[in-house]
Amino acid sequence: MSKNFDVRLALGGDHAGFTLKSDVAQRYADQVVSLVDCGTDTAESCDYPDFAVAVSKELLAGRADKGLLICGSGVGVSVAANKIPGIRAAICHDTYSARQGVEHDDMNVLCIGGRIIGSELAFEIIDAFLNATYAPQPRHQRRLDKVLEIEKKGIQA
Ligand SMILES: O=C(CO)[C@H](O)[C@H](O)[C@H](O)COP(=O)(O)O
Repeated sequence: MSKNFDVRLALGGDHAGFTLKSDVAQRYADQVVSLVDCGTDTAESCDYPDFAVAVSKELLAGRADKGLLICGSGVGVSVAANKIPGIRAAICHDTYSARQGVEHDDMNVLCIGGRIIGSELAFEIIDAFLNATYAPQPRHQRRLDKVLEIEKKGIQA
């Protein structure tokens, strides 16, 4: 069966993202090449960094192409995921950012706030993210190279 999106997706989030994550898992299970749900599996209070790490590990191990993280606002998971080398995560609550973040910045993890937007808008944003590919102009690659250099060397005050 042909898939709507040629993407292996890793999905995760905390209790505040649980309802939206469940909707997303149901919607995309048959639309992507593979979907790994890294939890949480209940609405019981838990800690967003655990799921940022779990989703990021799927990408870094080469088992997933893109990641999707959902917490209350999207802030916690994006802060945590961006601490992990190789991960470029951003909160997008509009389709333009979700597409351009991949095309210009090679964003590989989309972060959404389950307390901020409803499932229908989330689906449109996720569609834009999954459809986008990084096909950089030289200026975008130059900027990304600078980002990767910061990641590699760190910054001293
Ligand atoms: O959304 C968040 C921060 O803006 C966090 O990632 C958590 O989802 C949020 O803090 C959870 O809040 P709670 O009061 O513990 O339910």
